[in-house]
Amino acid sequence: MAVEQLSEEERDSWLRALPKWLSCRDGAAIERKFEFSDFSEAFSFMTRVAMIAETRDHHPEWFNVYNRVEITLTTHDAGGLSLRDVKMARKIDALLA
Ligand SMILES: C[C@H](O)[C@H](O)[C@H]1CNC2=NC(N)=NC(=O)C2=N1
Repeated sequence: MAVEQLSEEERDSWLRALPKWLSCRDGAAIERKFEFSDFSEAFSFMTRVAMIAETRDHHPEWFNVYNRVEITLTTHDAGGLSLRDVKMARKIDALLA
């Protein structure tokens, strides 16, 4: 599916509204690190993220060790950051609000 990459200006302006997400991979992705009280909390969060990912057909790159989860969002079909990543980041943030 063709998805538009965000321009630098669009990216900067969207990221201002997502202060917990950091730009990485030369602007092609965003990442956020999470820490939970234990593995059960971390994995429960990951399960909820996985359900959102399936619903949206947009999947995170992630890493988990015990109570830590690191999520990187990028749009493979666009070869960089797209609005799909921004929307996904918002959904993930809302899980913890
Ligand atoms: C065929 C399927 O719709 C695509 O491969 C979807 C699946 N999940 C995806 N996830 C992410 N992060 N980027 C994509 O481009 C993407 N594409």
